Amino acid sequence: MIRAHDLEKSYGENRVLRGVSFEVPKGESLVVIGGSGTGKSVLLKCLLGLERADRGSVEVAGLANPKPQVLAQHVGMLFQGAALFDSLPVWQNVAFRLMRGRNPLGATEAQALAVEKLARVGLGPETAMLFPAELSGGMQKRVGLARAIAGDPPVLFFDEPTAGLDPVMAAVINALIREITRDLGATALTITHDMRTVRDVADRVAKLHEGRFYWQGSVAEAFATEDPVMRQFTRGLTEGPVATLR
Ligand SMILES: Nc1ncnc2c1ncn2[C@@H]1O[C@H](COP(=O)(O)OP(=O)(O)OP(=O)(O)O)[C@@H](O)[C@H]1O
Repeated sequence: MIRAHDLEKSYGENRVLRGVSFEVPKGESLVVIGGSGTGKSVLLKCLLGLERADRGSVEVAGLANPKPQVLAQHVGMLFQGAALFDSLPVWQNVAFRLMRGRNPLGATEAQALAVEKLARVGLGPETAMLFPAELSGGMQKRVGLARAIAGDPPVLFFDEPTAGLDPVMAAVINALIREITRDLGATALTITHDMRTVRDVADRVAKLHEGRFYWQGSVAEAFATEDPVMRQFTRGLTEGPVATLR
């Protein structure tokens, strides 16, 4: 489960989060949408303990306001740029966390596990020995996904999973995210401004607007609602309640 209660976060005069409260029940996938600069990344950082909220509380995977190092043992995270270590071969990237900590896996076991997880995201065993620089952007995303699921975590976070991918690869990654999240029975939170990701991976949708969850509902409702802020966003309109610079 992922829960936030009354989260507030400001930078100087900039009140980014102004009381964000929500709950993602176990096994559900929530996609948080919002325009550039609305605070999606700040929200994610507060949930991951990478930023300290000024007010409010979070609970992730049964842990209240966890420290990032502790949380990392319980959640999987797919970063926007995949964030792989260039100096490590793919298999070590995938098994990175499992080779450290209290009960670290040995190299042989870790490599076997990495190969299994790579297969799950559609990459053959030959990929395991390659270095990140030898991979396309789409393959790097797949490796990032394999790393996120390496420890079979009960909670998964996805940060702009389709950023920088062509539409076909974006659809492939979205489909993998959906399948894998379901297979694991994981609770998932994704931040994006890609409406395709909303369609492909969400059970529920929340719109971050003016520092709060302005709107929440099902995918079907998100695309059908007559709410002017939602309509403007889901249809990508320049005209609407949210001012745009041109
Ligand atoms: N460390 C920081 N110091 C000061 N201001 C910050 C910091 N981090 C974020 N902000 C501000 O918080 C606001 C929200 O930023 P955030 O990166 O969360 O937006 P976003 O919704 O993720 O946008 P995008 O979709 O463009 O990535 C912005 O006004 C940004 O300038």
